[in-house]
Amino acid sequence: MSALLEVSDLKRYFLKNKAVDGLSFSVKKGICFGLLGPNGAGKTTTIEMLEGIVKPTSGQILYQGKPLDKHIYHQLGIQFQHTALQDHLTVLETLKMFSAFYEHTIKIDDLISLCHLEDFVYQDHQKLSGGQKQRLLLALALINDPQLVFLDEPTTGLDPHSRRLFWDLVNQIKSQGKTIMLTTHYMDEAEYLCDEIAIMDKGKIIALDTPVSLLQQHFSGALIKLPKQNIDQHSFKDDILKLFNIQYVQQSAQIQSDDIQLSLVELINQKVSLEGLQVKSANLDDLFLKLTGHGLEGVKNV
Ligand SMILES: Nc1ncnc2c1ncn2[C@@H]1O[C@H](COP(=O)(O)OP(=O)(O)OP(=O)(O)O)[C@@H](O)[C@H]1O
Repeated sequence: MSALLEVSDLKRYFLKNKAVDGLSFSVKKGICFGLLGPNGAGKTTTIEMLEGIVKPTSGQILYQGKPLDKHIYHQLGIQFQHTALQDHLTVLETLKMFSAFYEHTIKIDDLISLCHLEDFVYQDHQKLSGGQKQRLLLALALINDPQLVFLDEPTTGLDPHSRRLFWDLVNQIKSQGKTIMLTTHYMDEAEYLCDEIAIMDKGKIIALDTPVSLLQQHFSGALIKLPKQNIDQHSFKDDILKLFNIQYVQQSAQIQSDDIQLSLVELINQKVSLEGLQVKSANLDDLFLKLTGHGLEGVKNV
């Protein structure tokens, strides 16, 4: 598969703030590539450089082997986190207005059906629910039949049902051969949608691969989770922490184990309470914590 987008040593500094600090990656045609990380990691600045909205401090971006120019921007589709739409227009009128901006467009009826807008096509766009609004914004991003579609945190604030609907829609668009560049701080979203991911933290990429490969590289076996207090209340807490190489994550104590049965027997032998015990496979949240030493949620609220 050929690379649609190639990025080398891309930087964007805002005075002393190294918002994006030397990113290199390529995005193959037809995949969903995810840029993940907590608030402030540099995701939006990165995609705004790829979209031509923000000028890089340095570095190179090639689209189909050529530097970005005005001609190429017409081939991109962008779903912004917030788009100011003209007031008092229905969904249909909004689609028609955006359609007039481009020479080559998808038929409006096809867009309505693809993005499931039928039920509210004559409704004022300001009266749409969060999920409906996101589907309209996606339709607007697809109006020029782009090869590469940027989705910047498209499901932030949506309820679980609307998120699922949106995910199905993204997969449908991908099955049409379009390439998708997604930013998110939801690791479950990335695991569900992305073929490849780059995890960003403080302006740098700290991991880059398929989700499955990344999890295989960093975890074997499974994670045993116990309430933190089970360890804190143990008379030999420090010995137990060292013996099992325990990592605290918010209110839980986590042990990575290649042999669950053996680890559980050892915990019982050491008289650690197993009340509230959970055994699970590692996911991208666990990976992020392992790589950075801090959880996504914790960072998000700083
Ligand atoms: N126009 C700007 N001027 C100054 N600093 C900026 C500007 N845009 C972004 N930054 C800073 O760059 C850093 C990265 O911000 P960015 O919005 O790219 O992160 P993000 O990962 O997209 O976060 P979020 O998930 O909140 O959108 C932050 O420290 C932010 O304050």
